[in-house]
Amino acid sequence: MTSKNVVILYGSNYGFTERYSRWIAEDLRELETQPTVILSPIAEATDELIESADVLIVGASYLGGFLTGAPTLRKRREAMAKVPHRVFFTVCFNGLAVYPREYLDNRVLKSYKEEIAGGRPMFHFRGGLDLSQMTRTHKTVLAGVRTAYKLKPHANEYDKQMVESFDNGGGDYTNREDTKPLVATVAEMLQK
Ligand SMILES: Cc1cc2nc3c(=O)[nH]c(=O)nc-3n(C[C@H](O)[C@H](O)[C@H](O)COP(=O)(O)O)c2cc1C
Repeated sequence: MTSKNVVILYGSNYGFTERYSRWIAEDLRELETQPTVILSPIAEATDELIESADVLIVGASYLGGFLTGAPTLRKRREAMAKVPHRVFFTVCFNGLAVYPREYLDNRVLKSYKEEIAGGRPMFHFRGGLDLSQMTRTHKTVLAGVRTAYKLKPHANEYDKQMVESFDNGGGDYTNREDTKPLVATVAEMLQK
């Protein structure tokens, strides 16, 4: 049996989504079907690379309503449409701990359009903050968010985690275990 190709494209500013992509790649390479797994930042993806995939996985971090790299990847819709299996994931500070699944699913649908993402499996993971790497603009935005959360009369656990992470130079809520359902979904696709 010839091995199938999985292409993982990621949009990541500070490495959290890239880390999830690497974890997923490692687990997929361990599967009995032994797929060839290629990782690439969205910015470096070509139509040829996308079209070579039996399964395309697109991961992107969520920053204030937008998915990292989505405008770039949207231009490759025709190539994406040729891939039989497509899977999407997002990474953000709050993840499903705070956002309803439907909300994050909709961010994906809006970003890549219904024809590409509609009815496709979607997963949502928690990331973190790393202030040592962060651009001045991003820090300024988050400083505003931090102040707003700090002033909230009933801050929840996740609001507090955000404030703490900001004040401590960072915080990491990534969890490799959370990728297992995605890996299982792709494993099934590779059997077909
Ligand atoms: C400017 C900015 C805005 C953000 N907005 C949100 C947000 O609205 N909701 C959220 O849960 N996380 C938000 N985050 C947190 C990121 O989603 C989180 O840092 C993520 O792990 C980044 O992943 P990446 O390094 O792969 O880009 C924001 C981060 C930055 C820097």
